[in-house]
Amino acid sequence: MKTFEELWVELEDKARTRPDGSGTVAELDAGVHAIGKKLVEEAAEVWMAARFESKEQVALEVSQLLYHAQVMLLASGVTLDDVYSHL
Ligand SMILES: N=c1c2ncn([C@@H]3O[C@H](COP(=O)(O)OP(=O)(O)OP(=O)(O)O)[C@@H](O)[C@H]3O)c2ncn1[C@@H]1O[C@H](COP(=O)(O)O)[C@@H](O)[C@H]1O
Repeated sequence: MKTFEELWVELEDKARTRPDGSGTVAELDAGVHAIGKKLVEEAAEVWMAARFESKEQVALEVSQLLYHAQVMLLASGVTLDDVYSHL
């Protein structure tokens, strides 16, 4: 179990250290166009899970949406504080 902020710290570290086998590094290297496609895909999966599937599936799909949103922030040079300033 990890929090949103703990995931952010982990992903920032992956982006900086670029360990072999990291899906995050691969996604960052694919660029914002590819990351955007994943983000939209996960958003649609959240929608379908909420419409037709279980609470557990909604939670899973939202976790993936949040992950890809964090990767997009990293790829865009935007921090969590930048986002929080708008909440
Ligand atoms: N939380 C996530 C996470 N959520 C989603 N994903 C990626 O996004 C993919 C899910 O999207 P897909 O739709 O392609 O997958 P799918 O098999 O179709 O699954 P569904 O969406 O249909 O359920 C996963 O296969 C992962 O590649 C994630 N990849 C990594 N993390 C965490 O990020 C951290 C760093 O990971 P690495 O960079 O890979 O070391 C670790 O703590 C990981 O647990």
